Amino acid sequence: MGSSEAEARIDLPDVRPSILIDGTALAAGLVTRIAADVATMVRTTGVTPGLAVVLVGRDPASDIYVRRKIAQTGKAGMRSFEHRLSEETSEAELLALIGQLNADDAVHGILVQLPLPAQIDAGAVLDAIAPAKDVDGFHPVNVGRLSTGTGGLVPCTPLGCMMLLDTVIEEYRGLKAVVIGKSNIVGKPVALLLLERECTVTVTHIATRNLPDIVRGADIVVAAAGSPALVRGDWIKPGAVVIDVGINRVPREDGGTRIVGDVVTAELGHARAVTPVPGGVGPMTIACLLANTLQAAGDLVSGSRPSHRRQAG
Ligand SMILES: Nc1nc(=O)c2c([nH]1)NC[C@@H]1CN(c3ccc(C(=O)N[C@@H](CCC(=O)O)C(=O)O)cc3)C=[N+]21
Ligand SMILES: [Mg+2]
Repeated sequence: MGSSEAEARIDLPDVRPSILIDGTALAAGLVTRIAADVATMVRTTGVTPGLAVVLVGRDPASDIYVRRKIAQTGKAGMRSFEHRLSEETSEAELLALIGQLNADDAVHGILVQLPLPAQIDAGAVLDAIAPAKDVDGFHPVNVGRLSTGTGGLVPCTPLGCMMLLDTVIEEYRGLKAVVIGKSNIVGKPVALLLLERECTVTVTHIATRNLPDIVRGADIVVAAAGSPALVRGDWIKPGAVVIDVGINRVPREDGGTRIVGDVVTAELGHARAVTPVPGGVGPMTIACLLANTLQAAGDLVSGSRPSHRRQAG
C-alpha cells in the first residue's frame, strides 16, 4: 500500500524554497495600526469602540478563543463586554441579550461564539444581530452585501486570508484559485472575495470528485476543509500560494494534543508561500475582528452607510 501510494506522487521540479507567511507578525502589525486609529477616534469623537463577546456553554476551545479575542481588544485600546451564559440558556434568553446589545450605544460590535448548544437555532440568533454591529459578517444583510460587492462587514477569517495573500500576490486578475470547503464562515465568503479580485474560482467540497487534480491546477489554494493533513505536496503546483485555514486538534505521542492544519506544510518546499498552523490564519482572524469592530464603530458614530473596506496594508 505504501509503495503504490508513493508511485502515485508526481515528481516535482526543484524550485526555490517556499516562504512561510508569518500570520502572527502580520496580525501584530495590524493590531498596532488599529490601536493608533482607535486612539484617534477616542481623541476626535470621544467614542471608544466596544466589542461584546457572547459565549454560551463551556466548550474549552471556545473558551481559549474568546479569552484571546478579549485580550487583543484591550491591546487595541477597545472596550470589551464579556457575556458568559450557561450551557442550558434558552434561545429566548439569548435573543433578549442580543436585543439589549443591539440597543446599547457603548457596543459597536457583537460576536456570538459558535457553535451554540443544540437547543438554540444559530440562524435565528445571527439574524437577530443588528447588521451594523455584526462584526462576524454572518448576518444575511452582510452576506448579501459581500455577494454584490457593496461594502458591509466581511467575515474575519476570509478577510485574514486575503491579507495573508496580499503579502505575496500583487495581481490576482486571472489567477486560478481553488477553495477547499464550502462553509458559510470560510469557504463561500473567501470564494467571493477572490472572485471580486477577478480570480477564476473553483469551490470544492466533500462530494467533489478528483479533488487532487483540481487543486493541481491552482495558483492559489485556500484549504478550509477541517481535515488534518488532507492536502499533500503532490497536490500543489510549483509556485502556488497556499493558505491553510484548518485548525485540527490531533493526539500527540505523549498523550497530549497538538494543532495541525489541513495541509502537510513539510511537503510544500516547491510552493511559493504557505501559511503555518498555528501562527497563520488564526491570529489574523482575531486581528480582523478588531478591524471590523473599528469599522463598525466608525460607521455607527458617523451615521454613514456601511463603508467599503480600505485596501489592506
Ligand atoms: N462567531 C464566531 N466567530 C469566529 O470567528 C469563530 C467562532 N465563532 N467559533 C470558533 C472559530 C475558531 N476561531 C479561531 C480564532 C482564532 C484562532 C487562533 O488564534 N489560532 C491560533 C492558535 C491555535 C491554538 O493553539 O489553539 C493559531 O492558529 O495560531 C483559531 C480559531 C474563530 N472562530
Ligand atoms: Mg493559524
